[in-house]
This record gives sequence, C-alpha cells and structure tokens, in this order.
Amino acid sequence: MAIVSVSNSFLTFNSPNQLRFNRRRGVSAMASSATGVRVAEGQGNLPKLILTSPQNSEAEIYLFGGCITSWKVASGKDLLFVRPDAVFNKIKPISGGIPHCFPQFGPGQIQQHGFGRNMDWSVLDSENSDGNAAVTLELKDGPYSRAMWDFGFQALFKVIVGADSLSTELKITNTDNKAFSFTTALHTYFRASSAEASVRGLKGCKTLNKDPDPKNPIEGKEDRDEVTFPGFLDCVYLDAPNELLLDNGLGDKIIIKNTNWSDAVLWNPHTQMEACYRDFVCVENAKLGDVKLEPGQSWTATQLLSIS
Ligand SMILES: O=P(O)(O)OC[C@H]1O[C@@H](O)[C@H](O)[C@@H](O)[C@@H]1O
Repeated sequence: MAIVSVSNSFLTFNSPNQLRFNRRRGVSAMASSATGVRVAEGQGNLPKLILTSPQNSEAEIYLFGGCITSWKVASGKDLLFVRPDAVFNKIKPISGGIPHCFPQFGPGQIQQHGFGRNMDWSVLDSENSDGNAAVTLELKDGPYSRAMWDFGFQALFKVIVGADSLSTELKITNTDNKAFSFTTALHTYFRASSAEASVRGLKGCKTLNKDPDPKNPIEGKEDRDEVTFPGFLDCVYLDAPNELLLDNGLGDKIIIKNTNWSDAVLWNPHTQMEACYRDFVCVENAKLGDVKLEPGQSWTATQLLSIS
C-alpha cells in the first residue's frame, strides 16, 4: 500500500514508484507505479490521477472536486461525458464526469449541489485491490466549507477500476461535536445519444418531477419499463432499486448497481444546453432524504458501474 499526501498543491508519495507533483516542477512522471495509479497534469494545470487496470481500462480523477472525468473500458470507449462548457479553473465545478453533490443535493440553503465539487480533495491512499488500481480521496471541512456549513466532517471516496467496471465507495463521517444532516449524490454524466438512450428499472418508483419548478416538484409514479429522454427531463425517483440498466444509445448497456444510494435522478437539459444535450444523459445515484449523523457516526454508500 502506498500512502500519498497532498498539502498546498504538494503531492508526496512515500513509494518510490509513484509520481511526484510539486510547485516548482509541476507534475512529473517518475515511473509507472505498481498500483496502476499515477499523477498527471490535467486541463488548466490541475492535478489528476490516472488509474489503469491490467486490462487497460482507465479512469481519470481530478483532485479538484474529487471528480472522475473519464472512464474508458478495455475497448477504449469513454463511457463518461464532460460538457464542452466545462472549465478547469477552480472558479466553477467541473461540469461532467461524476461530480459530488455534498452536503446538499439542492435546491436548498447553500449553493446548488453543495461545495464538495468545488474543493480540493487529497489523496489518502493508493493501492492495488485484487489486481485493480484503487485510490482513496479525502475531503475535510475547512474555512471555505465552514463559511457555508459550520460542521466538521470527513468524506472518503474510494475508486477502483476493474476490467470493465468502475466502483466507488463514499463514506461521510461526522468529526464534529454536534450532529449534522446532509443529502448527497453522484451526479454522473454518461456519454449517450440522448434521443436513443433509455433507463430500465424505475417502474413503480414514486417520482418528483422538477419540471417546470424545481422548488415545487410534482409528485407522481413511474409506470414505464423504459424511461427515455425525449425532451427536457429533470426527475427524482424515490426509493429506486439497487440496480438500473442504462442503454446509452451508442451500443453500450451499463449496469448501475448501488448500496445505500436510495434514490435516483434523471436529467437532460435538452435545448437549455443546445451545444451538448444530444451527447449525454445524467443518471444519478442520490440520497435525498436527510441523513443525520451524530458525532463520530458514519454513512457509507457504494456504486458499481459495469458493462453488460
Ligand atoms: O450543476 P450541473 O452539473 O450543471 O447540473 C445541474 C442539474 O443537476 C441535476 O442533478 C438537477 O436535477 C438539475 O435540476 C440541475 O439543473
């Protein structure tokens, strides 16, 4: 196991096989690590991690936002999507991939989707898990988060790249001496042909349709076996099952399994994002009912994406 720490843009790896990042030299490759995890310079000179499986599946994760921006399966296809208007300047969150919504899905008291996707996560650990590259990122409260949400917390996000799978585990711990509540989501942008894409598994779920007014969603019940994206769609599915099937309309069927992500959200902005709405759909694993944690308590949820 190799421990990696980040402080003020300074990455230090205690394994000689790892890569090193420092202010003077930027990101420099020392060698490919035995774990299949390396550091590279991403867009906007932001550091990113590249995880490679022995079968050549690959994921990229930006430390800014702890955001997985790319998941290439062994065939070389990237199943995630980053919007063309995404910026990599830390002024806005990265629009695409798998951004974190934490500690609020929104809308609500603080900025839409919370601050987890606007902060630098650090690398706590990198390892080889049964032959697969794995990293654990950490986010803790700081002055930026405290100004919006005055609680001590730790978020750990473990990512493992398998042959044709991408698995994540999010663990939120209350490190404060008072209780807090949060909502959260993995706001996954999948590459897709939105006109051909569909999601199976949601039939029977209670729905909260955020169209036309996100603050006053309309309650309903999903009665379709296959939900499609014919136009603008912004809909919450409560108590969704722990397995969904996304047909991305591009020839891929993606199984989305989870534990503890009790809800799901489907979103496509349609002509509100004329430049790209045809090229992606969001299928989000979410926890939309308040999770209350007493001091020292934790909440954990897992997501497993794989191709069928
Ligand atoms: O913040 P982003 O990545 O542009 O996504 C915004 C959308 O995110 C979705 O999760 C919400 O359901 C939408 O209401 C919202 O408009």
